[in-house]
Amino acid sequence: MTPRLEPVDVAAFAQTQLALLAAELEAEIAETSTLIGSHSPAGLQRAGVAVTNLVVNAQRTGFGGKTVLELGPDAATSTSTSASASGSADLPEHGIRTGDIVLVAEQPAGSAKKREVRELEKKGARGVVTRVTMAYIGVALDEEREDVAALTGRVWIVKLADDVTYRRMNITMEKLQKMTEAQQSVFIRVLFGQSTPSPIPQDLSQDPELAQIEWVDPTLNDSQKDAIRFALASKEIALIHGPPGTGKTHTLIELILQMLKRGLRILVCGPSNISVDNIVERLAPHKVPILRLGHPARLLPSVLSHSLDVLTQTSEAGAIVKDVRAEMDAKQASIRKARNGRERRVIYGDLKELRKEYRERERRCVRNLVAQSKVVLATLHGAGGFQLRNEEFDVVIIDEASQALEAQCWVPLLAAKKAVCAGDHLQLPPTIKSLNSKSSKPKPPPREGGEEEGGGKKAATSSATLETTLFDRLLALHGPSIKRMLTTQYRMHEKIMRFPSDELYESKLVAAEAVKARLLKDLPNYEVEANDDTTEPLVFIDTQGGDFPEKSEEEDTTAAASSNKKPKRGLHGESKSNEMEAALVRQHVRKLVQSGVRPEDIAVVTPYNAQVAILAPLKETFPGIELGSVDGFQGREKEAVIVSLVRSNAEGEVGFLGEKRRLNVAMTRPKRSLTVIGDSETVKRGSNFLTRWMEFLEDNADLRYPDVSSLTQDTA
Ligand SMILES: Nc1ncnc2c1ncn2[C@@H]1O[C@H](COP(=O)(O)OP(=O)(O)OP(=O)(O)O)[C@@H](O)[C@H]1O
Repeated sequence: MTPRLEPVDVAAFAQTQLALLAAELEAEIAETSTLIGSHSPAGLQRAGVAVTNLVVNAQRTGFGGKTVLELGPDAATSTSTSASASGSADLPEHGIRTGDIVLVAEQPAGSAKKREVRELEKKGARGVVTRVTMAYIGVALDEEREDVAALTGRVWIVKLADDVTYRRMNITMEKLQKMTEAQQSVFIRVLFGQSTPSPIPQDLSQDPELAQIEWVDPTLNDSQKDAIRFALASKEIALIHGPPGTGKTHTLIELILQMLKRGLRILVCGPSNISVDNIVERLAPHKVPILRLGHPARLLPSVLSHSLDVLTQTSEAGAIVKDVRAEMDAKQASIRKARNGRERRVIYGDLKELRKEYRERERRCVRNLVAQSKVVLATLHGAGGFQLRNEEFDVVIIDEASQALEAQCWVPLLAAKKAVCAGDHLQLPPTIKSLNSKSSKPKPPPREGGEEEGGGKKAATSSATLETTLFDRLLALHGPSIKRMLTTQYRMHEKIMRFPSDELYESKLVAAEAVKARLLKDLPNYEVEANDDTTEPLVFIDTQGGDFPEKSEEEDTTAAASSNKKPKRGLHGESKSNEMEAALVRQHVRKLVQSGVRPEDIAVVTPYNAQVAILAPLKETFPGIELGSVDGFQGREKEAVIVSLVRSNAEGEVGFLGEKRRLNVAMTRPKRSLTVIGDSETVKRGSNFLTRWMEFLEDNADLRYPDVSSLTQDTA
């Protein structure tokens, strides 16, 4: 029987969360400061956190009346090769994305290296990236800093820690903390274990009302139907546990439609824009009126027509907002023509007044739209915006709940009477920076929550780490009776599914008929030769024997120091790589492609960023192939996946490979072919789970021992 946790005091919980969030933000800020303080602007650009040599092309009024700058490449510095067909220059490769919090400032001279973030902030203005195109980056400036719009010279933007998300979480936790007992709803009491969830009948298929459900999609499988009945019947909380490929989102769509039929008002959230848009796209064909909150620039184009911004502009009330917007745009444009500081100040004064007016009108318009909506969708922290202030929902549905911080989930949950959370706590939780920042020395696996490693102790204090998600905590609090698991998976060949199912999902997963025997050679849209690589779903290339040693980035640092170069902490931290193993990866990819498999149907994943970097040239040789970290590939799938485990050392150290949730993600991405490349001798020693995995592969996979001499050509 699962041990249950004691009830949690709401105020104490909130207080702990506030402290943990503060530490997390501090870690993020420290990481940013170190990076900015120790690299040149050009170096930061290479690291993907800055874009240099920009000029302000234009400025206009954006959502919320904010000033939006359009930053394009400075013609004086852009090379002719980067000029696009239209004659205007393209931006260089960069890592700035919509939604990033950035600083826009006059560009410091390349030589002035040592920089304090605080000083930079004094000189520039903070903002949110609202749009990224080939030609320009749009940044909506924080209020009261429109004077930066007078930036006439060369500017750069640099990514800062995202404190906006933290602010929303803080506000939410402060609300929880201040709540008196009388203010705590039954829902809140249940979520903190002070009440037990209201009982519901064991067998819901016998329930007179729920037995009669008219399914919008009658092809749902039994575990999906059961999960939906359960989520409809539960009074306070229901968890839908969706292992890889089991149709979690598919199930949520039907659940939303069923709830709508029952007249319920629903708020649907997920941790990322993409998770929310995924639901909007799949709900839209059902012609239900939906409202998507969030900045239009961050939404998928197909979702835009449901966005609040667009609806505001197209609705009747929106017309009044438009007038003020035009007036503001004209003012913005006139700033550049102002002859002196005094004239500019007058314009800023006018703009401030107009902005107030604009906001007032926009808010009224938004309130009306929101009040009329039966299904509202937003990211978790987006649910904390002014648009939903004082709005109540019958149900809050959270998708990918196991990938969100609990404090983030509470942003929408404060508006709820009941919650349905979908996720898989056996895949990776959200990334926590404060876990790793205390020491720069390698540690036991940072996320190990299981029985095997030194990190296992953490479970005892799990109620006080950010890493414990709401999903985990509720399961520990109330046990499995508050959850239903989806058990038919529609992704993997049966043989690929077997190990994760047996180890992590109580052997309950069943491969759907359509997928259980699919092989690469049967790919439907093109011809693939039948050979050893395309008829075998599970291949293990075992590099044991010591010929494939790992390398850590720290060794590079030492090399740099001895050659009198300034030692620098690698941009991949203490990451590991393995050259010889990379050569095996290349060899295997080549064989697959020679058999006819298209590169776009192949992905290479590895836990280590340094290994991703070594493998990067693969993308030039095989355009279309996907290459990335395991963590970044969560939620994705491919026909063929090659997993490079990297670790190979005499000590049997496996680092964060010891985290079974990470391995679970790695091994459950493929549909038809999984190739694992690694040193079984090293990996086996990492944990009981790893020992069992290696043994499973030895017994069940097509086992291959590589010939080192065959690699000379690939390592060259
Ligand atoms: N009842 C069903 N019958 C047939 N196919 C289904 C069924 N349920 C889901 N699928 C298919 O399974 C695939 C995965 O579904 P979906 O995208 O909803 O999964 P998910 O669980 O949200 O994904 P992930 O594993 O990435 O979390 C989709 O191609 C979907 O069409």
